[in-house]
Amino acid sequence: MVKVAPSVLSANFAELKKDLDMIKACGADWIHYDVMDGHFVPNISFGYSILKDISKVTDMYLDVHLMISHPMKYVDEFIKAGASLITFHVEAMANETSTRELIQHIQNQGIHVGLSIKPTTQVDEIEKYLDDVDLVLVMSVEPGFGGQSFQHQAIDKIRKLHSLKNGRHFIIEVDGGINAETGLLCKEAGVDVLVAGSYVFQADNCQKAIDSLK
Ligand SMILES: O=C(CO)[C@H](O)[C@H](O)COP(=O)(O)O
Repeated sequence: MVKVAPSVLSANFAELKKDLDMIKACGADWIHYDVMDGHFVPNISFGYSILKDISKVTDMYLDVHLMISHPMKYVDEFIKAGASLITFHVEAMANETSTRELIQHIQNQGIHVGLSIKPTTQVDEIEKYLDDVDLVLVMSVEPGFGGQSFQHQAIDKIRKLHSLKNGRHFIIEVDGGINAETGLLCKEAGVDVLVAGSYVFQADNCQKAIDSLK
């Protein structure tokens, strides 16, 4: 069954603990934590100090998505703050050597590592890393803001990644504009984890929303 990872970007930060408890009770599998730096993406969200506080009040798997330039510079802070998985963007890296170094660096700390692609980046560009990562995150919106519409080219990318699994251990996650309808298309294409922000946090009944994704 597909996992559901609500994005705390859409939570009410004045009631964060309450919202985290609510999504857990509603059947969420992971917490998706979107880090934005105002440089790699045109928005600023939150950093590692809030992650540290979250990790103290939840036992859920913390899926950290770094939408930042120079991820190597900050990654250790997110690991210390309790990340279970750190996903960074291939587009933020200067070259293959630095990408491989960062994958290795994260794995050496004993946590999972993911690689993400923006809507304009093709799967071919990350194929060489697929033996080494635990997760590939397909962005189905231009990263930066919640509440955008799903971009359908993500479906072909998921299908292609699924066909490239071939005994490799990585799983596929999709993020942006996910609801019951787009989530179903992604599941049919072979996705393993659905990230959903507004669909879960703005639902009248978050359990129904999560059940509809599963
Ligand atoms: O990474 C993101 C934006 O960069 C968000 O996680 C994503 O957009 C989820 O929000 P929604 O489900 O409302 O589209």
